[in-house]
Amino acid sequence: MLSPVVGGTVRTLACSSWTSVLPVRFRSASRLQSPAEARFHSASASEAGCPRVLITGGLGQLGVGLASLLRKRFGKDNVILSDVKKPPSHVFYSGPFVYANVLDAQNLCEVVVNNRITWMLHYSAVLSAVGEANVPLARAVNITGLHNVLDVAKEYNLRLFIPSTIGAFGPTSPRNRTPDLSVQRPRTIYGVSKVHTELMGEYYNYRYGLDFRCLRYPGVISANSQPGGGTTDYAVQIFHDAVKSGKFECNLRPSTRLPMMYMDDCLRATLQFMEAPAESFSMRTYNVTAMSFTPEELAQEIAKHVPEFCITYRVDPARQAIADSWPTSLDDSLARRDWGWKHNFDLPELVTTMLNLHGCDTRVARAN
Ligand SMILES: NC(=O)c1ccc[n+]([C@@H]2O[C@H](COP(=O)([O-])OP(=O)(O)OC[C@H]3O[C@@H](n4cnc5c(N)ncnc54)[C@H](O)[C@@H]3O)[C@@H](O)[C@H]2O)c1
Ligand SMILES: C[C@@H](O)[C@H](N)C(=O)O
Repeated sequence: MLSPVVGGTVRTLACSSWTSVLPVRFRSASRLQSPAEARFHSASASEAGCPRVLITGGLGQLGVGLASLLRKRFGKDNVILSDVKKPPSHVFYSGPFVYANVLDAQNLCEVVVNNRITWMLHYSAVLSAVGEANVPLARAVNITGLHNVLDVAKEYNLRLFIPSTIGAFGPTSPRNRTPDLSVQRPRTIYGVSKVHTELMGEYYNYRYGLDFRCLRYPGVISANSQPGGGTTDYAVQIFHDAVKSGKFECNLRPSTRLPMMYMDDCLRATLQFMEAPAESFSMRTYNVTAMSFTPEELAQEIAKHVPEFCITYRVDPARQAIADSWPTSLDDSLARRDWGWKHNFDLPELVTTMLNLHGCDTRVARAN
């Protein structure tokens, strides 16, 4: 799914034009802070009371669910959803929504100032499969957009969360229980842009005290929202098709093992991490995960509920090559140790929940 973002009418800020769109006080060269000053700056950044939250790219697979969780926690009016797409009615009427294009720094500044934003959760991105099909778009949104977001967050002293991904690892990373710190040489523009995100965010934290926080998500599985063009999309689509037609054609090989997580766990991890005291962190970018499975194993679990379910395979070489370069499982023990991360959904709970949410009156559900 492509977004209408890099057409001729949308401004893409080159580095040289960045300062010209900012208020004059932005333009002075920033003084180098010592790490001690940076830590002080970071501590003073957390304001007392409820945060005022901006979610960029909020109409994708994850943003609407995230807004809903954060609104329950902080109040409807304190969480502003944004995107470059037009929101559907149920989203528009569920809470504040604004247009925000991460390629337009001036627009981002206005949204942050006008809404007194204190936390930004930056979800705009072009995912792995779409990124390989349109490298200039992915480079613009994932790298130029990131630079704008970082500078606005630094200027307005925001707490900044940006998700990274298993795609930030590559074929030379350890593939089994990949640790937080290991070789990262991804072979997709998506992965390259996410390694850049991790490093730039950590650098801004060290250099300027920006309260940057980052989780490497695995493939995320949701019932109420469609994925945006990634390699793990099959694990969402399979549930729709199993319930609708009882069959599914998978674009990855049956034995392709990837780390995955149910949406509720993913969003809960994000909120928990955002609220955790920075003092509990031993780093700023953590792996988080819940389970790992192959299409074959997922299909077997679905068949326990939908006995007539039939999976066939027509491999998409582009997606398969990406999947083959990613970890089969993640080691997230440091997230569990440092700030108490714990997942709730393993494969059986995921499948029961997804099928029930799709309105499937499954055998297991009936038995219970
Ligand atoms: N969904 C997953 O399985 C998964 C896994 C790991 C990491 N992540 C990360 O989580 C974040 C959200 O993922 P998602 O699945 O919701 O993505 P998505 O592709 O579904 O949504 C991305 C959103 O970004 C918006 N966007 C594109 N260009 C924009 C621009 N110039 N300005 C503002 N918005 C723009 C799109 O309109 C879209 O609504 C991304 O950073 C992604 O890398 C997602
Ligand atoms: C894994 C994640 O980053 C995304 N779902 C993708 O496949 O591109």
